[in-house]
Amino acid sequence: MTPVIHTNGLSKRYRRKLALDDCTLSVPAGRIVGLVGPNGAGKSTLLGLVCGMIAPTGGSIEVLGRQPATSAEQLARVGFVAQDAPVYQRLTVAEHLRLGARLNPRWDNALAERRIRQRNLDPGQKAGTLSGGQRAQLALTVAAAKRADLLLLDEPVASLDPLARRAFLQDLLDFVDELQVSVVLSSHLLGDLEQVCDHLIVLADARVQIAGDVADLLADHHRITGAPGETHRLAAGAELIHEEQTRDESTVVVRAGGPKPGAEPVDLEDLVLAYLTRAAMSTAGVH
Ligand SMILES: Nc1ncnc2c1ncn2[C@@H]1O[C@H](COP(=O)(O)OP(=O)(O)OP(=O)(O)O)[C@@H](O)[C@H]1O
Repeated sequence: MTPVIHTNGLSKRYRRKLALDDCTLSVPAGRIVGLVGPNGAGKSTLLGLVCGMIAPTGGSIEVLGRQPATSAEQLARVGFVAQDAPVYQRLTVAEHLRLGARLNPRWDNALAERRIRQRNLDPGQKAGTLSGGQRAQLALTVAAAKRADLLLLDEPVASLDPLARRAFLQDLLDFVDELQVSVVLSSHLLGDLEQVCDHLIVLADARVQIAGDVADLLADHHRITGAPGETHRLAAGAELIHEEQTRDESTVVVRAGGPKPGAEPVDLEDLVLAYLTRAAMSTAGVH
């Protein structure tokens, strides 16, 4: 099956700033992908390259088997909700749907109207007066009704309170199930990603630190705790990702093919933090 995103040595340079460097990825269809990384890691740049708003300065990218944004058909297959769920302030909710219908050849008006009803959005209300959560719901509705095959969401829940966030993510899961769409979701909120994502891309310093299906990544990584020195012996043959030491205890996160003696499982948050810390220490020159 054609990967939804396939990149090879993909790079983007803005004048002197390398925002994405030598990024090689293959995202299978049907995944909900969590795209994580610190501020300035290159997440929005990668999403911009995927939807074709940004042109690469190196390497190659294919989205749904084609170059991004090279035809009207290709544009219709990718939905993008930019950071802070932008909406047209002066247009009402209903006018957003009418505009969506005019601009999108695959527009599903029944779906859009059903979602607006289910979310209790007032069709006559101007989008500029909606709450942050309602605005996010409207933006997601417009993106869903486009009936895209790939949906890109750039920090869609950043401004939402915990309850609104949970509702938004549940809603996302429901309609991904209904529409069989692939999703890439960028977020700093690891707990939220753990709730919905089955594929992970960790970016730091413009580079992919780790990427893959969450189940495989969790099976491949372990935590070993012991006396300083002992953990390294137990981890022999495995790739050391990160080590934390107190005076009498050391904890290492390792990547190893098979189980290691005394190893415990890691969760998604441990895994992401281990890679982000390793990248931050490498940038700071700490080894
Ligand atoms: N148009 C631009 N011109 C110059 N530099 C840019 C431009 N857009 C992004 N950058 C730089 O590229 C790097 C990556 O930015 P990007 O917005 O992709 O990061 P991000 O991971 O989405 O960050 P955040 O989590 O803060 O939104 C940053 O250093 C940023 O300052």
